[in-house]
Amino acid sequence: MSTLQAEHVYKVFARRPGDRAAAVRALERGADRDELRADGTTAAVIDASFRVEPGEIFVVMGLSGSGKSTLLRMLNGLLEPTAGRILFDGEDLTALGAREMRHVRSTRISMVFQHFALFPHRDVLANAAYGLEVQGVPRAERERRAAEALTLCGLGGWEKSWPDELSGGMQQRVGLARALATDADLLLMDESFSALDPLIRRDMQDQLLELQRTLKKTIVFITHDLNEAMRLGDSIAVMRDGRIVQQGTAEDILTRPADDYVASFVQDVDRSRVLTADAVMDDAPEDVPDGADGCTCPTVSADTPLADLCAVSARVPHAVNVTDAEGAVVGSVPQDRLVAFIGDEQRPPMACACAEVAA
Ligand SMILES: Nc1ncnc2c1ncn2[C@@H]1O[C@H](COP(=O)(O)OP(=O)(O)OP(=O)(O)O)[C@@H](O)[C@H]1O
Repeated sequence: MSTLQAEHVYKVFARRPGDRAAAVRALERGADRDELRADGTTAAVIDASFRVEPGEIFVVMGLSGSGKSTLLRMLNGLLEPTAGRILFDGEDLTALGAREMRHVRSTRISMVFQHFALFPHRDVLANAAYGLEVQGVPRAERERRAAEALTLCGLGGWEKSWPDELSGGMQQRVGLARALATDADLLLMDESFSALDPLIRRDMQDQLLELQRTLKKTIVFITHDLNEAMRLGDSIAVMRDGRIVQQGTAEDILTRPADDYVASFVQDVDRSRVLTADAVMDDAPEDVPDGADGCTCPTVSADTPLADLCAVSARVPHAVNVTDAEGAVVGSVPQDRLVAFIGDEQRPPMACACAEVAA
């Protein structure tokens, strides 16, 4: 169970070291990427700060060139920040020497890449055991742990197959098994599902969420796909031109975009699939019938997506109750609130003469 923290991290690419330090000072004063580019300097990551708690999936989302890969390469020590610190369980990774960093990388950090990176001439078991082999774990033990990881990833029985006998989705499961076999606490996933067909990709996302419920790794997941970010991320950082422009839950980003850029990004997201009852419910009001009144209407849980909540709401003649695991009512969702939320909750209610006619 590990915590990862970035504190005011910058990465500047420039020919001369003096130019990098000067660029950081200019960025601290508010300069942007374009101003520096004129001098042949690239500010790939600008003032990134965040904290990833144990068991959390932290998604870094942004378009091509926004700085995601550079940030990830600093998290695993392949690139040194120009300024700022990266702390892993309180230890400053940026202060480690090359040998110590290699040790941390091979024992405590696992990477899952976009293009599976499997060895074609090793069978599935040997591929899954590769990280342990690098660590020098004896053969019998690494094969046992690799087989366990393959089973976790739904590949029990495929140990003796060759990578080219597997579909893309299965190959990526081997990549995931290889990362899990090492028992590393921190999993860095770089566009790991981007090369997969949409349905397989969704399967892999489900599998990752399922595994995470029990394994509780600390995961940083890079993607350019907003829907993937929303499905996977406990917390999402949206990057633009090297900066994190917003950081929050899927709900924060959908309902309170930090600026016009984020707002335009999220406008096509299917809110009914991303937002859950938790986002719209009122605290349990007293006038909604519940079990104590003999009400047998269906209820939902706080994590029910709004799309499913709509289906329930259509069948219930009053607000839908939201219950916890013990069945206690923790809130309720009136139908008009639900409809407004799925549409656009920012719009004010309409004034219409028919209300006066009815009165
Ligand atoms: N070694 C390097 N030298 C100079 N500039 C670099 C280097 N690596 C990255 N950059 C620049 O830094 C910026 C951020 O690149 P980065 O690859 O981190 O973005 P990204 O969001 O991961 O994009 P993609 O999704 O296309 O990989 C880009 O302008 C890129 O050209």
